[in-house]
Amino acid sequence: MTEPIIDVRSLSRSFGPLVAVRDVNFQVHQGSIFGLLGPNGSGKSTIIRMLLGILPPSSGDASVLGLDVRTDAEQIKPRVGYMSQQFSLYADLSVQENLDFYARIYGLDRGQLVERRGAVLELTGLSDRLRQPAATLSGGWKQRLALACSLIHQPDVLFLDEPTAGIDPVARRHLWDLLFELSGQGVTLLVTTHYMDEAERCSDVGYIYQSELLVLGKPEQLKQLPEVNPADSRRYELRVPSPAQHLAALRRLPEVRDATLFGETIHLLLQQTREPEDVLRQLGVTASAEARQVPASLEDVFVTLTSNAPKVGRVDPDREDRVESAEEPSGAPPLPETRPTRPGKHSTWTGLAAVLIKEFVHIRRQPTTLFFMLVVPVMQTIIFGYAIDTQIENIPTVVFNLDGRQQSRELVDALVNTRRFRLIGHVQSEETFQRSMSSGQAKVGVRIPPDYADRILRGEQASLQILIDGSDSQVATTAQSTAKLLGLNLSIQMAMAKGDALQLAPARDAFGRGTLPIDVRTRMLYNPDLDSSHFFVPGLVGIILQLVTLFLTSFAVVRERELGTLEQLFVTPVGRTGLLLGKLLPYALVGFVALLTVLAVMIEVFGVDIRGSIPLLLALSMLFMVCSLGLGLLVSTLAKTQLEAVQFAFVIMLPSVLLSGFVFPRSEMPLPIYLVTFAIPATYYIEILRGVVLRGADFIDLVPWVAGLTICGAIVLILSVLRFQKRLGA
Ligand SMILES: Nc1ncnc2c1ncn2[C@@H]1O[C@H](COP(=O)(O)OP(=O)(O)OP(=O)(O)O)[C@@H](O)[C@H]1O
Repeated sequence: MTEPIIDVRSLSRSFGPLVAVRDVNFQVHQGSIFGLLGPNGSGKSTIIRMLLGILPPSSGDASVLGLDVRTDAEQIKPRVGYMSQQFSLYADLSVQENLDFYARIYGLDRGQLVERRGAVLELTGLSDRLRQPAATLSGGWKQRLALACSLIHQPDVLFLDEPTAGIDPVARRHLWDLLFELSGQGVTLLVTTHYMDEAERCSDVGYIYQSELLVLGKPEQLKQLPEVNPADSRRYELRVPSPAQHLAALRRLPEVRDATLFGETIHLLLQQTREPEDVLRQLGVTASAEARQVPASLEDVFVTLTSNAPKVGRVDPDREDRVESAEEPSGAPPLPETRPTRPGKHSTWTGLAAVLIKEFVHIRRQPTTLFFMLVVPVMQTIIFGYAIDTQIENIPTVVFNLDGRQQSRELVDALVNTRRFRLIGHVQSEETFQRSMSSGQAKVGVRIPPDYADRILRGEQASLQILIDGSDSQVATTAQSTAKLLGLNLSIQMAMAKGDALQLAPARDAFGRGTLPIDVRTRMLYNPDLDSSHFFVPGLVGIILQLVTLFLTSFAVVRERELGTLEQLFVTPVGRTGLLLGKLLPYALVGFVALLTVLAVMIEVFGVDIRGSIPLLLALSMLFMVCSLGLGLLVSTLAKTQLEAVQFAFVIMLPSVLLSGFVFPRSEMPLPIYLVTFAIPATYYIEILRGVVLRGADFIDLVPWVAGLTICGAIVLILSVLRFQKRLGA
C-alpha cells in the first residue's frame, strides 16, 4: 500500500479547558472520499483546520501529502483546496471575479487562469453565470462556485466542510456527482456531512462523537460491527400507524434492545428468541402493522455507537475486529508529481496583485466606502472648522444702570466696544436683573450704582459690580479678565489725563504728554488676526486622516474575518506580506486622495495657506498614514467582530483628539498625561502640520517630531504585523 495522502496520528486540540479533538487517528489514501461524520460541535471543522495548517494542533501529528501540518503548512496550501462550512466568497464580486481572484492568489499566469477557469466552469456548469454577483446566486449555485474556486489551482486534496448544508436534494446530488468525478481523477477528498445518504457514498467513513473518533471504516464494514449487530438479536423495520406514539412503549419492553424512529418507520433491535409479531401484539397494533427484517443502515451504526459511547469509548485501533482504515481504491490513477497548472514558487509577496485588484473592486462596488473616505472628510473639515472657535465673543450681557448719566453710559459703551460683551438689554429692577442671570439669558450682569458719575466727578473711587455666570468656565474667565482689563484701562486713561498736568508725570511721550513708564509692543506672527480656524483646521486634517484610515483598514480586515473569507485566504498560498500590503495599499491611496481634498478645503474654504514646503508636508503625511494604517491593522488583529473594531477604534481615536494638542494645549496637561501624549502618533503629526502650514517650518525644525512619528510608526507596524498571523487565533 502506498503512503497515505492524509495521515492523522493521535491528533488533539484544546481551546482552553475545552477539548475539541481528542486523540484522533485515521488515514486517507489517494482518490478516496473520506467522510467525517458527527453531530454539531463534535470537532470535525477543527480537524480540517488543523490539516489545512491554519490551526496548530495541541498534541499529536498529522501530515497531508507527506508534509507536516505544523512545519510545512505553507507547502501544503498550494496543493489543497478548501470549501468552508459557510459561503465564504466575496458576495460583491461576480462569479468570474471570484474565480480570477483565487486563480491569481494561487499564482496562475494568464494562460493557466483562462484554461483552468474554463475547466472548472465546465465542471460546475457555471459558464452562463459568469457576470452574476456571487451574492445573487442561489444556495446550490453558491456551493458550486465555492467548489469551482477551491478547484481552480487543481489541488491534489480537497477538504469540504459540510458542502451540501442547506441546499436542495437535486443540487446535493449534482455536487456529489462532481465529487465522484474528482475522485475518479485521483483527487483525494475529505468531506464532513450530517447526511447519512452522503455517508453511504463515501469510500470510507469516520464517526466522531464528543471530540473522539468512535469508529472508522468502509460503510459496508461498519454495518457488520458486532456492537451494531449483536449475535443474539435481529433488526426489523416496523411500519405502524403513528410510530412516534409507540416508541416509548417499545423501549420499555425487556426483549427490545433498541428502538429508533426512521421517518415513517421504527427500526427495532430485537432479541432473536422473540418475533416482531409478538411485540406488535403487545402494542395492540397488529391489524395495520408490517414488520420485515432489515440489515443495519449507517444511521443504525451511528445511533448504536453514540448510545453506547460512554461504554464503548473510542474503537480501539488495535482490536482484532477493527475495521481497516481507508484503503487505496484500485481504480484511481497515480497522482502526477507536478500538476500541469501548478503555480511556481510561492513567496511572501505571493498574491499581492490579486488582493490589490480585489480590494479596488470592493472599493469601486461599495460607494459608501468612497463616500466615507472622500466626501465625509470634506464635510467634517468644513463643519468642525467653523464650529470649533475658541475666541469667545458676544457674551450676552444685561445692564442694571442705577445712575443713567453720561459717565455710566460711556462705561457701558466701552464694555460693548471690547466685542466680548453683547448687550441684550437694560433692566430696571433688581428682580429682573437677578432673573435674567438665573434664567441663563445673560451670562454677565453689570450693576452701575446710583452715585457712579458723582464719585467719578468728585475724584473718588467709584465701584462697579459685574456678576458672571461661572457655569461655563471658559466664558467666565474671558468675561472676568476682559472686565478687569477694561476697568484698568479706563482708570489709567483717567489717571493719565490728570497726571499730564502734574509736574512729575510717571513718564512722558515724544510730544511731552504724560504716559506710562513702560510701553509693551506685541506683534502677532503667523496668525495676526488670531483666527482660531488657522489653529484648528490643520490639526483637523490630521485627525480626519487618522479617522478615515484607521476605521476603514480595521473594517476591511475584520469584515473578511466575519464573513469567513479570511479563513479561506489563510488556506491559500498568499504570502503574509502580499496579503497585508494588498489590504493596506488601496486604503493608503484613497487616504492620500482624502488628504489632498481636505488640504484643498483648508486652503480654499478657510484661507489657511501652506507656508512651508508642500512636498515635505505630503511626505510626512504619508509617514503618518503608515502609522494610522498600522493602527487599523492592529485593531483588526484584536477585534473579532466589526462592533469590536468600532470600540477599539474609538479607544484609539479619543486620546488622539483630546490629548494630541488638537484641542487643548499639551503644555497645560498634568505631567503624567503630558508624558502619555508622546505615545500618540497624532501628537507628532499635528505639530508637523501646524509647523509646515502655519509657521513655514522646514525639515530641520521638525526633526524631533519626525523622529517621534517614525518611532511610533515603527512600533505600531511591527506590533501589528507580528500579531497578524496567517492562521486562526486560539
Ligand atoms: N476558535 C475556537 N475557540 C474556542 N472554541 C472553539 C473554537 N473553534 C471550535 N471551538 C469549539 O470546539 C468544538 C468543536 O467545534 P467544531 O467546529 O470543530 O465542530 P464541528 O463538528 O465542525 O461542528 P459543526 O458540525 O456544528 O460545524 C465546539 O465546542 C466549538 O465550540
